Amino acid sequence: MFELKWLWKNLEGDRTRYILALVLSVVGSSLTIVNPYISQRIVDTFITGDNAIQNLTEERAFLIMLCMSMIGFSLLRTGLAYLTTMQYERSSQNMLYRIRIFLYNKIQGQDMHYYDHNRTGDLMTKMTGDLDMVRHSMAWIIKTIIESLVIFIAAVIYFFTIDAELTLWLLILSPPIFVVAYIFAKRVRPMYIDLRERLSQLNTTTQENISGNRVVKAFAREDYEIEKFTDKNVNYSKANKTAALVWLDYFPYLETFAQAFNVILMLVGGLFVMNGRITFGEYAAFSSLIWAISNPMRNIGIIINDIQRFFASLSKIIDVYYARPNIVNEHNLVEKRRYDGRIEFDHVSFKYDNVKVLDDVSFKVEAGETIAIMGSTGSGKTTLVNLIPRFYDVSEGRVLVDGIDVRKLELDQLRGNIGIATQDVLLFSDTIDGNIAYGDPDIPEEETIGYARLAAAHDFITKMPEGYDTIVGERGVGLSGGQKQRIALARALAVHSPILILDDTTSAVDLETEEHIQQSLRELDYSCTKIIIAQRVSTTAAADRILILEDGRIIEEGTHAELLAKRGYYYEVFMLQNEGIGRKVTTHGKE
Ligand SMILES: Nc1ncnc2c1ncn2[C@@H]1O[C@H](COP(=O)(O)OP(=O)(O)OP(=O)(O)O)[C@@H](O)[C@H]1O
Repeated sequence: MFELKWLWKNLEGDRTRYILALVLSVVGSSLTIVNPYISQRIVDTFITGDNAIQNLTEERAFLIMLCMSMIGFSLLRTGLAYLTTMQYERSSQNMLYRIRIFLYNKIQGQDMHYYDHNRTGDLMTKMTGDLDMVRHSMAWIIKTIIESLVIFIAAVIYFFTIDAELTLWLLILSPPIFVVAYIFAKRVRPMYIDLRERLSQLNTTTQENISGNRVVKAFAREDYEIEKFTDKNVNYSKANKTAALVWLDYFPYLETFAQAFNVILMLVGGLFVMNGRITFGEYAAFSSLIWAISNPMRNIGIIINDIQRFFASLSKIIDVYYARPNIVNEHNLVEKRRYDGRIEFDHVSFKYDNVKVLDDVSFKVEAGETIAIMGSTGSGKTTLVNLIPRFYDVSEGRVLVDGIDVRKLELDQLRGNIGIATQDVLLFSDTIDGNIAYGDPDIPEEETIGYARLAAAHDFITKMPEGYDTIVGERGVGLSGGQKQRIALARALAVHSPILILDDTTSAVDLETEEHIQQSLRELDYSCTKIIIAQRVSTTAAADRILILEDGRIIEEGTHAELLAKRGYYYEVFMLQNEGIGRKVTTHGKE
């Protein structure tokens, strides 16, 4: 079976330990029959046998030896059980550790398309609950199955050596039990797949609710969110109950069969003792080991439940394990090279799934030039810049950097040559200094401060309680929108890259701060091609060229003055933004 082969593959490094655990399980469980055998000897020789009294006085040493052996075997079994559990634990924990690292790297290596189609809560469930379920199965469920099976077989063999007919009488119950268990397993499997899906939905809702708590509070939608969560919680709980109740449908049959073992033993075994077919000691051996046959039957439902959960979780993990990104980062070791920063879009079209978002876009940017991109919301600006670092690949045409198709460039190197401040600012729970130096943790502190100054962030940072060492919360909690944007800008500048992409990076800062930032960008101490998405004419005016995007097509292109002269979209935006604003951008692009 593919899933089990996969597990075997991932046990590499711990296979010997795992096999040792399996062998110890088999040995330890086989020893279960030793004590009932010794009890049988004690009963037959010293309690009920014809010469019991005589034996008791004459063979006392043998009795003591039998008693000591019972104690010895019990201790041996305990020791073996300890060792076995240890081997199962260590091999499964090691396997879990390796798979978790692999999956984490796998998820890290996925492209944007993957993240667009996979919910964070679902991925988190796979990385935690599903992996734990698989480990638990490897350590406990497989152990339980093996031990139950071995004890069952050992008991049956032992019973056969005592009396085959009585054993067959007992085994008569096994086929109906297996039929009931099979029907149960078939019925419950889809339920566990559904249960797993509902757990993932519950986690997704919880995760979204926690990360979006500000929006929830802002719109006073706590009740709605609680309702949504309750709904998912009820769904999950219902699915759990349904699966448990299905088990209860079968439980009475299995329990009755399990109890029937004792009844058969009492009736048939009792009769055989009376007939003298078996001794009382042999009856005692049957009686003390009957659990070895009835317990596995009794537990078969629980084991099936766990196996179904195990396969439901395993298949989810295997999905991630084998997910292949379309945009692959080979992490090839290539000599670090600083690009010139020339960019060209050559008849580029792009679709998200089947929806065309960019349509035949062509333009060129020379090294060191500044290009501004403007356009109505949803016109495709972010999508366009996302094609340069290959967050997505074009559907048609080519994106070239320094004259080479980006699909032919080493991805790490390409991205290492691009500094980017995204529209949706994300800061990590770290110090401000750590956030600015995220792309290059080795930059000296003076440089971090220098970039913070350029991004107009230094002043507000120094006013914070611990300056650059202030820890910002998850996603930058504790900072204003404009402050976050400025730290994100400093982070993009700090990588010193020949291509800088700023996606609406100054939309939340005041005009004066923006002016400071514009000035800094013009005076950067390294050569750099800048692509700036902006909605404000004050941002775009000084660019070497401005592209206007509408429904994924470039509808206007030129300098500030040229576009104003065209009296098209740009001119309208210019007029709208300058009317009633105290500060004007002139038709020459200067204030
Ligand atoms: N990950 C995605 N999956 C599917 N469709 C998307 C995705 N991202 C964006 N879109 C769609 O693509 C179109 C262009 O989006 P894009 O973000 O590029 O526009 P934009 O011009 O940057 O908008 P804005 O100015 O609002 O940021 C929109 O219709 C949007 O709904």
